[in-house]
Amino acid sequence: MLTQKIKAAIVGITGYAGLELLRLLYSHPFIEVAVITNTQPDGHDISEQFPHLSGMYNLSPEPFDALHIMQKTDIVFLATSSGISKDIAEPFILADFPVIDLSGDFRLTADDYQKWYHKTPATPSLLAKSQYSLADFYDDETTSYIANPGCYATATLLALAPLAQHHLLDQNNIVIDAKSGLSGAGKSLSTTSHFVNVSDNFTMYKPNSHQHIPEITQQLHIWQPDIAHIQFTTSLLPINRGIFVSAYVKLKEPRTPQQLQELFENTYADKTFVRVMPSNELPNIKQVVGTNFADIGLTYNPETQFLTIVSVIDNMIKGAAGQAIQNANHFFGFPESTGLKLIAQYA
Ligand SMILES: NC(=O)C1=CN([C@@H]2O[C@H](COP(=O)(O)OP(=O)(O)OC[C@H]3O[C@@H](n4cnc5c(N)ncnc54)[C@H](OP(=O)(O)O)[C@@H]3O)[C@@H](O)[C@H]2O)C=CC1
Ligand SMILES: CC(=O)N[C@@H](CCC(=O)OP(=O)(O)O)C(=O)O
Repeated sequence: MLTQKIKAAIVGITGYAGLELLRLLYSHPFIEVAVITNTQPDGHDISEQFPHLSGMYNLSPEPFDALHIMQKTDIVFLATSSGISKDIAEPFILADFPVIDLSGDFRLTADDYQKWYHKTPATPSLLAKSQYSLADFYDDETTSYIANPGCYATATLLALAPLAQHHLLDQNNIVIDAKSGLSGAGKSLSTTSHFVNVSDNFTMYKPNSHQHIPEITQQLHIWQPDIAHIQFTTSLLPINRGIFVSAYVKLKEPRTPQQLQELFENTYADKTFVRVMPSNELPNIKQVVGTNFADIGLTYNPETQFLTIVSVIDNMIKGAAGQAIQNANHFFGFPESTGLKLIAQYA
């Protein structure tokens, strides 16, 4: 039994993911938040800027200082915009200090990062120290730097894992139609994320150019080496939270709907946070919002021979802060559901 809690730092506390980490870690029995940082600390308690935190914490954002974080805490969550952690991670990596990076900076090869994020990548020696970790398939890590998966990538990979791991996907027929609530875009306002453009509307964006395409392809390729491409689009749902992924795939070898259902059920039988729906039932977003669950359902069309897989998650929890805590739980050897036993609000 731990006599003292693990101390955590959150960098990027003023963003949606940082605030979600702070909210979830409040209930974690073994991890407590000791340091929070933002770019413009004013010395005031965090609750002055975010009144929903009144009376919950006694913390003020500090300027980012890697040495201070390493002296005061045991793990750091980097909840920073893309393009930041690649520049601030070095001291942690050199000291082998535990990091869970929620951004996309350490998920890809240098070439892919440059191509899809249009930014200068971290140096190869730093990239080599990071480990991409889809938490439900956590492998005993050999590194302290964990690249937490992206939100769309999480929902998509969990939808395809049972098939790819058994080399069953027809590599030329993997079509993903993914939709996200607006909190996935972070707090910065843009024309496309303006209320008037999102409310009562539905828009596809970044067709064939979304930065999660290489992340998904890279992991699918590890599971099923002949996969090199996916067809992937993203759209904005006029809701705050939630991702709904529809995957349309063909199989290399015929399988009955019952065999497919069993394959999914067997793959996820011991995975706390992935729930497979009963045969021919498909999940909806509301059943997972506010939780760390990914709910998955499938339906097969014998005429077109397309299998449709629906996967839903809360982008802020399973797609970001919740999965980050799940990864931290694995890292420290806590039961993976510690601090994450959440039930959807539903109504
Ligand atoms: N929102 C989501 O659903 C998901 C987000 N993610 C990833 O998590 C990360 C955070 O996302 P999200 O919270 O939505 O983003 P936000 O835009 O809401 O917040 C970004 C945070 O990064 C901080 N930041 C920006 N520039 C710097 C800098 N130069 N140095 C230090 N901190 C900086 C901001 O601080 P300040 O306020 O002081 O500017 C802010 O706290 C991103 O990389 C995102 O891609 C991943 C999966 C899902
Ligand atoms: C709705 C919305 O805009 N979502 C964001 C998700 C961004 C994200 O999570 O970024 P990284 O994983 O690349 O860090 C997007 O589509 O770009």
